[in-house]
Amino acid sequence: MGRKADALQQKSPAEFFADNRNIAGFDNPGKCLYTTVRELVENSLDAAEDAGKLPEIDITIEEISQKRLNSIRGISNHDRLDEELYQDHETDEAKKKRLAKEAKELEKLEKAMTKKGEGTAAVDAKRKEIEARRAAAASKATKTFYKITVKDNGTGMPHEDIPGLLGRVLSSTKYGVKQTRGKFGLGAKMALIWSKLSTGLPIEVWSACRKQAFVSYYKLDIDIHKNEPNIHAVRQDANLNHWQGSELSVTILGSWQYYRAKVIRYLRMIAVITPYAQFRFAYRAEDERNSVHFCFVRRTDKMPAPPTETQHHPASVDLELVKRLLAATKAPTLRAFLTREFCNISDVYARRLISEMQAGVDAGTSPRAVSASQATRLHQILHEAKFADPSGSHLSPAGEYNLRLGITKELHPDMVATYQGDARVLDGHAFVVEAAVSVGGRDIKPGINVNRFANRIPLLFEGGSDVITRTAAKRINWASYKINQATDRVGVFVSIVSTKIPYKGAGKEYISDDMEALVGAVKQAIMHCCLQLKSKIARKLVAREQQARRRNLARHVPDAAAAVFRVLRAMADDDEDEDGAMRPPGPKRARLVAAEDLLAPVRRGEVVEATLARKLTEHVERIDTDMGLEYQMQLGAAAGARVAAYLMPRLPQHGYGPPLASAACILRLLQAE
Ligand SMILES: Nc1ncnc2c1ncn2[C@@H]1O[C@H](COP(=O)(O)OP(=O)(O)OP(=O)(O)O)[C@@H](O)[C@H]1O
Repeated sequence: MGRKADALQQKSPAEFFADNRNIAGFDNPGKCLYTTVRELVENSLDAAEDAGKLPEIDITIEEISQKRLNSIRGISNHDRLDEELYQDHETDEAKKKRLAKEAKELEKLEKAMTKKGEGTAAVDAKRKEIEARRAAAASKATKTFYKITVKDNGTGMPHEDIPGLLGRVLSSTKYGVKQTRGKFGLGAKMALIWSKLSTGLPIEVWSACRKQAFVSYYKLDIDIHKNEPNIHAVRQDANLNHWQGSELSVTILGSWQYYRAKVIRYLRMIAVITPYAQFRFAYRAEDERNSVHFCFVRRTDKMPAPPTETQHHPASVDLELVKRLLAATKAPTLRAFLTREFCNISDVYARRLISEMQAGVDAGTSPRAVSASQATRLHQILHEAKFADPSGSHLSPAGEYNLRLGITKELHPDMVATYQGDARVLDGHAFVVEAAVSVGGRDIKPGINVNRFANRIPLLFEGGSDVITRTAAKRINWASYKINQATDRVGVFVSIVSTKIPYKGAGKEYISDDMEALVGAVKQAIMHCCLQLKSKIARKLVAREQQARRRNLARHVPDAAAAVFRVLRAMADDDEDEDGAMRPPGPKRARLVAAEDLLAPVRRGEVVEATLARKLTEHVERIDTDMGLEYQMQLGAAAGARVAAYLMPRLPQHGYGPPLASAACILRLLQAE
């Protein structure tokens, strides 16, 4: 008899996430490759920062063909017996049609090129495109697998905790109220689940904690049904090099071809937000010619102060959490419970809250003796009473210095402005928004290019719905900052850090746009950067106009000099009679008295056309410099282009004279107040 359709069933968390992989960013093979790299790299960064070390992270993706995977798994490779069974099989008819179509495409292009008299580069490009199309069609049927290995110099994992941490979905050391990249206890396990589903190969782990005499080695996978680790091999090897850190290696089905650009962009962006980390990346293809390796070099030793764990803010707790905290606390009394488990509750305030509860408890009541209804009342009072906002001192933003450095090192922009906002609060969790806006630079398209970061990880997907993208696109009047949002190459970098980032979904791909406090903070941060850029851009525009004007005037100098010289020459000739003697001045010539001084040198050959051209050029340049200086003076005084420098007068009688002006700057000494 078949099972009733609506019979009660239960799923383990591992089963749930195996069935709904897209929730965690494991949508298709390409995305799985990207998310696996991302999850492992973020764990490594968290671990290195936790250990207080400048992160050193090695990432390797090794291409493994189906054939090689089969031999790793001990499955023999089979030759095809029935070609027609396979997805990549092409009937003779279809093949004929395709070849004819391709030949036609090439012929058409060749004809067009010969007509234009151009070379064969475009034809070669087309030929390559056809070959790539064919290879892509073939690779749809022949799957490619990848061994992803990430090694770090982080805290390492205690030997006996490794199976639980990596083989049980929803297990983490990061569930506390602390700013960390990881939060859900899911990422590494999703990679493991995907490897189990796609290749069946277990994960391999090497790890050593500080001063540990051995290196732990585990080969494990996950029992998806039970949500339990399944250990294939375990041992402890001597730690001869005193190594500290972790190395995880997982083999999955993926698609480098389609997600190559995303993986590289991710690494580039993570290098921007963590310029104090070093990332070495290698892609090892089966065909060595397709291998890639590069390194994002560390640019600073200045690591942001590490985030610290804080207590729950009273406004952030739900009823279940209140009950859980009451059950788990070591505090002997309700008063101590409130002051220890929550931030911003002083001893006096705790007593006042307990009296206000009017629920048959007092300051000395044991938390374990608090009944369900008393806990409900406590939860109610915590949400009704006033509390100071969390300070944000436990957070660790990248810092304007790091942000600027990261952007400068990776993108080389023409100008960049940064800003870090004050801590604000969302649902009882403090958050800080920092931003940078750059103009120009390497590999930047015209328009507004938004780069999003949350708890110092880049977010590359679902940008359209994200608070940062939408704010940059809709809530900033770029033109008012002299930025042309269609043609200028603008980079917008916004980083949000918090003990709880309000991600939409466990894939940590975007932050929704419906939280007023967040929208306000993001908008303010971007606007602050734009304001700093505005005066720089205005100065640049003026300089550009000046240059154009100078170029325009200079273009006319030869013609003007020739024309003026012709007139002078004619006047000089006119003044002499046939014998070379001077004629008396007539009324017509009286009007040109200003030119009279020049006639004699012209006659003597001391002033020639080139002399006039040189003088005109000098004049154009002088006028231009004067105007530029005058503008800089006005701008300096009005728009804050001044830089304060403090000089001690040598003696009291040394005064502060008029400004010293040069073509490059104006130096004006002012008496400090
Ligand atoms: N490279 C590593 N070094 C040290 N500990 C690690 C490393 N990788 C994973 N861990 C430990 O394993 C735990 C589980 O990692 P996992 O990626 O599954 O979840 P998470 O990082 O806690 O959260 P999220 O799912 O949000 O990424 C981590 O909390 C951490 O304690």
